[in-house]
Amino acid sequence: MKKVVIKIGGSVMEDLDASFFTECASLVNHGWWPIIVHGGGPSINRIQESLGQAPVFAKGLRVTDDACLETVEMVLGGSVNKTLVSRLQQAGAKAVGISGVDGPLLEVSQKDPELGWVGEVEDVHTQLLETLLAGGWLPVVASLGTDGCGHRFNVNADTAAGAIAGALHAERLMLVTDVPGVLDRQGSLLSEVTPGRIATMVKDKEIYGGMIPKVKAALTGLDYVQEVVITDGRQDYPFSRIEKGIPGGTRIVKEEKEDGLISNLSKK
Ligand SMILES: Nc1ncnc2c1ncn2[C@@H]1O[C@H](COP(=O)(O)OP(=O)(O)O)[C@@H](O)[C@H]1O
Ligand SMILES: CC(=O)N[C@@H](CCC(=O)OP(=O)(O)O)C(=O)O
Repeated sequence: MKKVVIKIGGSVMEDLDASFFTECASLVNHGWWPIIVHGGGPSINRIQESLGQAPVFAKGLRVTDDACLETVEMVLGGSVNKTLVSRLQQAGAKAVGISGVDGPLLEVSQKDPELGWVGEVEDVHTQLLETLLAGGWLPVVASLGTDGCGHRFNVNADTAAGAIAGALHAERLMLVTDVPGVLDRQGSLLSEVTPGRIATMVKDKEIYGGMIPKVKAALTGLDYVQEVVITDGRQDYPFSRIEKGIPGGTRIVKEEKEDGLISNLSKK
């Protein structure tokens, strides 16, 4: 069985219709083991605001003090995780919700004291995921981590998904979001981007905000994952479109592949 890590962004979560979850659930019948990793930034903002906590971000990451960590755990590990698990169960999957703290799956260290309880992934222990997959379960992972000394951390969900996909040597990492993929300044979809193009686009601020951790996660995964795709979860059937080779989303490809394989092929 091939492994596909599917990261569901908070931006698009509430707009995904039942067919998205039916497709996730049916991947097992087509030789794929799906592993869902999810964020939930907008839901955390909403609950923080309702509790009188102002969401604060630095370098694109949520500044996470004690009170904020409690909210993040409650939202990501609680309502968001359970909503996704039950939607997948309704679609026929044997979904089970965990967080990176369980196992522990995600071993982290503090990224930067100024960010508080924000974790940087140090290690991914895949045993729990492998056990669940072998038992026919569909794991749904909330992006939390632990340092193994009793401290729990908030982890960016794109980063968590990239690290998990890399550690599992997954065939595919799909970052599902609210845009068709990486767009250029004119708003046109780029069907492929290389690390070099990404670096230029970030420098020129053509890639900004929430797309930055996504492309970084894609680049992290690229050494171990065969294919990384950023795609819109609201399009019809994002998985089967890609499976059938129908262009959908943006593929992140290594420079060598583009310079070597693709140009060689185009010469034939
Ligand atoms: N070059 C780009 N192409 C597409 N989207 C981009 C680009 N640069 C920045 N973005 C922004 O990134 C957003 C997706 O990131 P984010 O809101 O964090 O989503 P998610 O919750 O799915 O992780 C898009 O909605 C868009 O506003
Ligand atoms: C450290 C950090 O910023 N963590 C993120 C975790 C959730 C996330 O990444 O959600 P999206 O996928 O919806 O962006 C946060 O607190 O918003």
